[in-house]
Amino acid sequence: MDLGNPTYQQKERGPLLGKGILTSNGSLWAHQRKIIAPELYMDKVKGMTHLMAECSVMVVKGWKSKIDSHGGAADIKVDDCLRRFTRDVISRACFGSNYSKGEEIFFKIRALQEAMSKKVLSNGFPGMRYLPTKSNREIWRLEKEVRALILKTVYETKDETSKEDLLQMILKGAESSDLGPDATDNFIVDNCKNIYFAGYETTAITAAWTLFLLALNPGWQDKVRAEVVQICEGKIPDADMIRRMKTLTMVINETLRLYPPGAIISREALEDMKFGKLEVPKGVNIWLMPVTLHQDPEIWGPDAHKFNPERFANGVSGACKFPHVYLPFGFGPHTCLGQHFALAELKQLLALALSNFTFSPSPNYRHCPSLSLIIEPKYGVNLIVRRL
Ligand code: HEM
Repeated sequence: MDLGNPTYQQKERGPLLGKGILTSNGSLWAHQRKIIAPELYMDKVKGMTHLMAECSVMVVKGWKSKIDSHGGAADIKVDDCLRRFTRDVISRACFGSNYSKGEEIFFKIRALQEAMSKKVLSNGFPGMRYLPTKSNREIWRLEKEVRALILKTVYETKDETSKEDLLQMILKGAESSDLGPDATDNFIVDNCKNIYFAGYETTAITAAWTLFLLALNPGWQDKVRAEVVQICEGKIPDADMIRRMKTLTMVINETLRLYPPGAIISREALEDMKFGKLEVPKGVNIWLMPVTLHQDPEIWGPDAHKFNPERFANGVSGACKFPHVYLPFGFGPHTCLGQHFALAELKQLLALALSNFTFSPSPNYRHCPSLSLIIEPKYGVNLIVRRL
């Protein structure tokens, strides 16, 4: 099969993300998207609600025991727990019952990311990455271990027909496209890393900002809680209950407007082009910054900087003058493949959290949204959490 140029095999693969869906272009990207997209459609996500619920229950249990051991109210760095939660969800979704191996893999990917970010800071000389320096050797070792672990886990369970986890589905898609053994393995390894990067921190940080904004706006916190309690009637939310949580959806939309985790959306000009009055030569990257578009008073009105979920009462199209500039999940053919997954996960967790606890601001919180790969709270999100 022709994968275009560059092909999966020819193009050099970076250690962190390789040439997975997030980092590829043209026909190689289109091929990967075709295989991965159906696995994250709404009907597939509905089937994952139970695993999201199991992970949410674990967060609630953890917070309850912390609160009880602190005499009724605990100052909790919620983003740490939420990172554990989304890592757990994505491990279960990708690896099914082998999720504990998935967690091990993701710890190593995290270590690889840290090793690489140290290196980026320490030098940027061309060719340095090929020299056997201490940090390069660590990166190479981790890369090898991650690859071996992913492939071992995926192939070990390949013949168990009952397995329907995300990576098994991706493996089947890759195998049926005649990529050849090496390219199939690269496809699996790179996309496993890509899905982890795309889906883990973005969702955890969104959940943390949502709880933070609800802590600052107790009126909205009460409103969402009332909705959740009324819909769930004390049960763990299922896919249908989640779908009916309109106020919670408005709150999440507003959080993603004020704090979109994706700091930059970039597109490369594949040929010389004109963009309005701007000449854009082939090969140039254009960057869009959603956070500036999301807070422009010209587009959102004079309260553009304020938390006001009411603006989303009639959906995104009713919320502003130009709905297409609301870009928390990007736009066009590259739009986020995991948005249904992320929203289901967020609603599941937030619904359970709000029906068990109240959240208020902590004196230990320092407000410092900072720009790394995503926009994240530099000093974390501390909140005072009490049992209801
Ligand atoms: C609140 C959580 C999330 C946010 C805010 C978010 C945001 C984004 C953004 C801004 C993009 C770039 C879109 C573009 O270039 O137009 C993207 C791409 C992507 N996201 Fe997400 N994402 C989230 C969660 C997830 C999850 C949970 C997954 C997987 C389970 C995921 C998988 C992907 C993939 C595979 C792409 C690449 C799509 C492509 O290039 O074709 N995301 N996401």
